[in-house]
Amino acid sequence: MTDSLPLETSAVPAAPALAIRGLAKRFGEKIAVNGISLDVPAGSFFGLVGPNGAGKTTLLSMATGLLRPEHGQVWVHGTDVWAEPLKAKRLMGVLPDGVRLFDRLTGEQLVTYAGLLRGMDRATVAERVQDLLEAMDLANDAGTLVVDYSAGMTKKIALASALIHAPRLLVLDEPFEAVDPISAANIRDILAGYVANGGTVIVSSHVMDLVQRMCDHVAVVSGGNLLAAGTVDEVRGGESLEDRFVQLVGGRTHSEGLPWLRTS
Ligand SMILES: Nc1ncnc2c1ncn2[C@@H]1O[C@H](COP(=O)(O)OP(=O)(O)OP(=O)(O)O)[C@@H](O)[C@H]1O
Repeated sequence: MTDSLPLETSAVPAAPALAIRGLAKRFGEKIAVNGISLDVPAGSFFGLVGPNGAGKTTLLSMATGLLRPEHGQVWVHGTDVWAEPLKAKRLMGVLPDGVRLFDRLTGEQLVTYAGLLRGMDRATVAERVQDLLEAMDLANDAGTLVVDYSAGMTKKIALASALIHAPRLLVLDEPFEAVDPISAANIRDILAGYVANGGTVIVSSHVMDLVQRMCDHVAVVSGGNLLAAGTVDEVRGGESLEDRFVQLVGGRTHSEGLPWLRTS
């Protein structure tokens, strides 16, 4: 008989919801993402912030299997996104920035289609579609073509499509852009409930106040580099996230503005 070692399963750390190692991408001469490594803990509400052109969309596109990285690897709950894309994508719901939707479908058809594409049965899809349309305040516009939706309505129907299969990780690029405050509050409630029940959310945003209130973790990127990452309290270090962001990123202009724009 051999001695067996006690299995210390509790000591094995859970895989992060998203593990990024050395992701890099250039567009011509432009380095959009310069070798970023980052862990998004499972069960976190994670904000990704950075100025315009920082590389947020490029990073999230590579992390979710939409854009092939030049270098680096990414795992979703331990599954390599680029080696096992189907398995990884089953775990994720993605709201990409600026990707065309099938906008000749009605809102209801689009979300239904997203559910059926995920292999869900029709009865469950039908039930969840109604729940999602209600939650997004789109029930009255269910029969309208998505091409005729406003920017905010389009954002909401795309978010509903990302949620229908109840993924373990949600990656949302600018989910609140163009969304009215009531819908934004409803969406925040849905996301907070999702995190409270064990899901993980990553949101990119320019709205520091929103990230400070809503997220428990944050990463700051600028010029394709990761400048800071950790809990929101660690990163802001006693200041507001907005002040800390401006310190980290720099770039505030102290000029008198545009002299030619004065009207008096
Ligand atoms: N398809 C592309 N072709 C050429 N350059 C690109 C392309 N996509 C992004 N870039 C460049 O890569 C850099 C990072 O862009 P990205 O869209 O990732 O930034 P972002 O942080 O999401 O910006 P924003 O907050 O303005 O949406 C920018 O300089 C941008 O011009």
